[in-house]
Amino acid sequence: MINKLCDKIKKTNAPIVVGLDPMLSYIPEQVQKAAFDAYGETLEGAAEAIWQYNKAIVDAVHDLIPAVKPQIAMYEQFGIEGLKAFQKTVDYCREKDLVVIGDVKRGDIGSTSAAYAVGHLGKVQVGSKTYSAFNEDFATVNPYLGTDGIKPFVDVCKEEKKGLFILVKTSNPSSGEFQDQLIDGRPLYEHVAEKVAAWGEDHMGDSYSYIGAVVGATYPEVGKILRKVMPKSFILVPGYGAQGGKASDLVHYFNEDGLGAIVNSSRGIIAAYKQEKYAQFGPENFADASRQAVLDMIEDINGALQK
Ligand SMILES: O=C(O)c1cc(=O)[nH]c(=O)n1[C@@H]1O[C@H](COP(=O)(O)O)[C@@H](O)[C@H]1O
Repeated sequence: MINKLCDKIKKTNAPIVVGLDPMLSYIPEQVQKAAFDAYGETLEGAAEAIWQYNKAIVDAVHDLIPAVKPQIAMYEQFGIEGLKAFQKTVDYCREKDLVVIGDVKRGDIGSTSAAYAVGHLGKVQVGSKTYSAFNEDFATVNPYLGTDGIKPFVDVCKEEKKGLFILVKTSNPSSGEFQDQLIDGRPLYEHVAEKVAAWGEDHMGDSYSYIGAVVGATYPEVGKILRKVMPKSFILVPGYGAQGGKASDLVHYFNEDGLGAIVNSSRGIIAAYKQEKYAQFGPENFADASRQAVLDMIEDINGALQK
């Protein structure tokens, strides 16, 4: 999958990922109304609205991008119906040949991590049969429980040729509370980054490891340092756009081969029609607004990389 991700980035010339984080408040009235007319103002109605919204956006942007990142919390808040919409979204994006990064941020003790890994990336055994339940290509993982929480994910990834993005330095304002604490004179995120590089060494693709890292766009100085600590790890970079990360800040997250990082934008793309810049599209053409926002994001990032 890491090779597919690299190939797709080269083909699309777009080192970006569209975050499918569908809040009901982003979904245009007409999409909500159609879903509520069919299923009522119920969890099922909400899930239908999410699914129709995602499908329209994916249809509008899939040829421009290598990957999507559905964030499971946005679906899980609607219970089982929401999770069904998550599954439908994952399946649809895979049909469209997009790489799917399941933003599930899991991490637990060994046996529990193994179950999460099987459910999201692997195959679960039922009697004599096996099933891929959610079947994403990558998952985001929290490394705070240490090697025995991560190893079951790495084992499943090796079997399935799938990958991880492990939280190293997150984009949120208080990420430094723990992640920046100095241990032996170096911030905790550097220690975690060294582990990510080591975990990745025995699961390599052609040029990059299947074991990547998450480093927020909002801490560009940290990104510059961590790029060197994990030269073979792909970096998933959230925080561009809505959280304030700028393209010019992201140049050092990339390697000299032009690869090594993939920049996420969620609200900035899926709710583009709500921005003044894209107001001319109107809520009825929300998916066209998303397409234009993707084109603008690609131009912005590639422009910064070429400078
Ligand atoms: O793992 C992530 O994707 C993630 C890590 C991080 O440090 N910061 C962060 O914002 N994210 C996710 O990236 C997305 C950011 O969304 P926008 O701010 O709307 O672009 C959300 O799905 C977050 O959960």
